[in-house]
Amino acid sequence: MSDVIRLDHLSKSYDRFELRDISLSLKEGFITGLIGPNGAGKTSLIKMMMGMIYPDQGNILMFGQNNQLNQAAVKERIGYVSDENIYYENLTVKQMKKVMAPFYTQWNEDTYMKYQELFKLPPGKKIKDLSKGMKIKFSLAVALSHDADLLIMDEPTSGLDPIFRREMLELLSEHIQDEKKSILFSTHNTMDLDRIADYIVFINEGRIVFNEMKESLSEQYLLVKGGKELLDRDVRRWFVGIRESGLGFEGLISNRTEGERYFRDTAICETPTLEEIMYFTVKGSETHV
Ligand SMILES: Nc1ncnc2c1ncn2[C@@H]1O[C@H](COP(=O)(O)OP(=O)(O)OP(=O)(O)O)[C@@H](O)[C@H]1O
Repeated sequence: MSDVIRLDHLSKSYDRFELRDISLSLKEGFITGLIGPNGAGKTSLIKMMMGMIYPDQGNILMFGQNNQLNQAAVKERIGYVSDENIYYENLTVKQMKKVMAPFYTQWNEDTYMKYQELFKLPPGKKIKDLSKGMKIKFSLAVALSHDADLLIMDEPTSGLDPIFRREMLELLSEHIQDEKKSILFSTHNTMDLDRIADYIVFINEGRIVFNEMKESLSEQYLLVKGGKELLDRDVRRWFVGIRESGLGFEGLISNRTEGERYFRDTAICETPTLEEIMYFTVKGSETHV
């Protein structure tokens, strides 16, 4: 199985932020969710993959090709969905589609028309007059109409109502059925990932915390709830993050087997949700600085 995306030791510095030594590879045929708190670096990373910003160091291979040297060929195979405006505001939906279609050799007008109808896109409306959700739908219709091998989406579900959000997730699941298509999408909504993601990449403060199969996270992490008397200095060190309240505590351990062995008889041991893994990891990194 080949890598659709391969990042090797990427770094990028801004005044007050740094993406540090990011190495990552995504296999063909899967849905990967990119999660992390506000300002973690998700959009910066996505823009680097898209060739919209340049890394200070490191290599980016998309479909095995350097994304700068082979920009046109690479972009043709990617469907990009973002809530940033990448279209001409004063054109109508129909005009904008006409501008975009010739860029793609695999453009399929019938497919586009199918999505235009399904998403109830108003062809005569100007881009600037579309709601946030409509813009996302338009981006998605375009992305799905040129037979893209990889969909890269930056928070695609954030402006969508719950009904369409669910429909969109189903559509994405269908899209990768042929096992040749892949999807990477960033989101703050971990429920979206619980529904459809195969892999989760978690990024915090510009670093990758993990890139794991969703299923294996529940084998790896343990949520422990118990009385504070269980926490001495050594025991605290095992926790990725702890929240204390009154007499009790709740904390995340990254070695499930060890955690269960120690806390089995004295505390409640549960499988954490993705949201809990995120919460305690971020909380832990704040208290360890
Ligand atoms: N052009 C820039 N110049 C300076 N700082 C920047 C620039 N672009 C991004 N940053 C900073 O880099 C950090 C990461 O931003 P980024 O948008 O990649 O995060 P994010 O994980 O997508 O956040 P969110 O979930 O809030 O969208 C932020 O602190 C942001 O202010």
